[in-house]
Parts: sequence; structure tokens; C-alpha cells
Amino acid sequence: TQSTRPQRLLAAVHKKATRGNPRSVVKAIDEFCNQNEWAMNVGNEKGEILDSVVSETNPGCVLELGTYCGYSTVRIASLLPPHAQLITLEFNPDNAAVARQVIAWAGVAEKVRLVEGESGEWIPKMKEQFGVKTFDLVFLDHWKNRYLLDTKLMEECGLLKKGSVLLADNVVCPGAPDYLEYIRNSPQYKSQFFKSHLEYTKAEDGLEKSVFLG
Ligand SMILES: CCCNc1ncnc2c1ncn2[C@@H]1O[C@H](/C=C/CNC(=O)c2cc(-c3ccc(F)cc3)cc(O)c2O)[C@H](C)[C@H]1O
Ligand SMILES: [Mg+2]
Repeated sequence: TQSTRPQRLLAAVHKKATRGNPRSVVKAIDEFCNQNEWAMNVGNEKGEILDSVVSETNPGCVLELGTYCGYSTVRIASLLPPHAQLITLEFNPDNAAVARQVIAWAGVAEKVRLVEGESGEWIPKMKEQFGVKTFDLVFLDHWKNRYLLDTKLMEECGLLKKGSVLLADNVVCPGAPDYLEYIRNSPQYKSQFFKSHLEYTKAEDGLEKSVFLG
């Protein structure tokens, strides 16, 4: 039977990346997407902005919405301090299966909890199921029309504290207009736009970093 793009991406990781080396996994995926098939990973240019936000936030507890193949999961996990935890939500079982193997190959599985399920269902369960108090950093990279809804849900569930950082991918392309409108006009957030390019292309894109003011 025909393989899927995530399965071909995973095959490239197994073939080209060194087991236990997260940077080599990131490099193998970027090479695959530049040379073989485009895929909607955050990519290296925006990935370097993601890396700098993770490093400056030095988070103990991170949430990622939209694991896909685990590219940004591996980038984030590889920068986390020793006992920090990254919870990543992915509701497509085929994507989750590929992501688990990418995360394992990178050697960052002990820092990552991949939850196979929908953000709307699992955000309200974070405290009771995983003992989360608040998230220091949230990376939004799932369906763009769900960024705003899930941000409001995180607020309602008391999952953000003063200083919590939201980093949203694709605020230009494909865009998340309702999210940008809300977050840039809310007195509860201080936002900053990082201009960049759509992964593996010359098209314009960018990340929006928003600090919750409490
Ligand atoms: C209702 C469930 C909500 N809750 C959810 N809960 C859990 N998991 C969820 C939820 N909603 C979605 N997911 C999962 O997250 C992933 C979805 C990721 C979505 N990303 C994009 O659409 C995108 C497009 C482009 C793009 C740019 C230019 C183009 F020309 C084409 C494409 C670029 C980019 O960087 C992009 O990230 C994964 C596929 C999907 O199963
Ligand atoms: Mg994206």
C-alpha cells in the first residue's frame, strides 16, 4: 500500500539521523522537506526563533498544540532543562504514531508526553491528569481556526500565569486573524511579531510571541 508523507519523513529520519541526536533528527527532516517533499513543520528559519524563545523562557512546563510529525517537539525538548516536561497534543492517530517514533529516535522521549487527543477535550484535564499547575510556554501550531478558542480555554482553566509565553506559528501564512486581533488588543497580553518565512519557501510568514500579564 502507498506510504503517507509522515511515513516517508520518518523513513528519512531513520536513514539519515543519528539515534539519540536531536539536532541530527531536525537536520534530516529539514533536508527531506527541502529536497524531497514539503511538509508543514515549523522549519529551520522559524525554528531558530522558536529555539531562542524556549531558551530565554527556560520553561519547566511546556504545552504544544499540534504535534504533527514531532519536528518542533524535538526542537523544544532538546532545549529543556533536566526535569522540565513537554506535553504535546495530536488528535490524528497516524500522525501520533509517526511522532512517537521521531521523538524516540531523537532520544528525548523522557521529556515528552504525547497525548493522542483533541485540545478542546484535554486542555481542561491538564491539572487533574498530568498535575500541571500552569504552563510557562505554549507553542500553538494546530488548526489555525482553533488558536483563539484554545487560548481562551487555557485562560478559563487557569493554565496561564503572569509571565506565561504563548508562541503561535503561521500568523501570516496560513494566518490566524481572529487570534491576532484578540491577542494584540487584549490588555492581558504583551505581544511581539517575529517576521520570518513559511517553512522551506520564500513566502512571508511569522511567529507571534505573547506574554500573559495575569
Ligand atoms: C478540532 C481539533 C483542534 N484541536 C486539535 N487537537 C490536537 N491536534 C490537532 C488539533 N487540531 C489539529 N491538530 C493536529 O495538529 C496538526 C495540524 C496542523 C495545522 N497546521 C497547518 O495547517 C499549517 C499549514 C501550513 C501551510 C502553509 C501554506 C500552505 F500553502 C499550506 C499549508 C503551514 C504550517 O506551518 C502549518 O502549521 C495535525 C495535522 C493535526 O492532526
Ligand atoms: Mg505551522
